[in-house]
Amino acid sequence: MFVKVCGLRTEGDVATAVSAGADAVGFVFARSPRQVDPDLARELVAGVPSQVLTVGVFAGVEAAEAARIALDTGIGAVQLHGDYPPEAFAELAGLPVRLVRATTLTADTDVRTGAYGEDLLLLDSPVAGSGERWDLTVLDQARPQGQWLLAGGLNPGNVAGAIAAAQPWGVDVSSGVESSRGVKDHGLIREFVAAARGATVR
Ligand SMILES: O=C(O)c1ccccc1N[C@@H]1O[C@H](COP(=O)(O)O)[C@@H](O)[C@H]1O
Repeated sequence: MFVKVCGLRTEGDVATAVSAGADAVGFVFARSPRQVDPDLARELVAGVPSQVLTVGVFAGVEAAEAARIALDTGIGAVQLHGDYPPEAFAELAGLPVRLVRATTLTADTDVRTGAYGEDLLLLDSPVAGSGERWDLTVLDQARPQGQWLLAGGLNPGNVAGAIAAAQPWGVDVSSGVESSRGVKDHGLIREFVAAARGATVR
């Protein structure tokens, strides 16, 4: 089970997620209480071991701007969050960054990972980063294929059940490991990673 912990803003957040065993850590460049600027992101990314994927989260900016920030900060993956068309991903093809297509699951969603040229598909709740869960039974109609992450309202107490229900390749969390909006709780980060790792995968 691949585990991403998102919305990190301090060296302590990063050190905790890495020592807990996270596979990926996320830095939010989109407008959010978790937003980091490129200078802070560059410092935080420098402290992440190479085996842990660093992900920049973008929404509402041109793909080219996201790519510029990723290259400037040393981030390893660009997560385009929202209704980015295939052309946005095509624009970033060939850059030394992995691509994450983050979207809400609707009847029109192409649930094949790689359909837009991305490396990872991320299925999230309609309001990104809100901590709201979404109806996982929708997955009965549209079963994602390939490497995909489940996000949206996960926390240490519900992640094992969500994994059992949705059978994702990985999980992603932000709100569920916070003591208040935008402030990470290090104990919850550790609990989340342990719970996700201990979950049953078919
Ligand atoms: O975290 C944010 O503030 C955010 C803002 C804009 C786009 C995406 C954002 N976060 C993503 O939301 C999920 C986590 O959701 P939750 O808080 O656990 O419900 C994750 O994919 C983040 O990258």
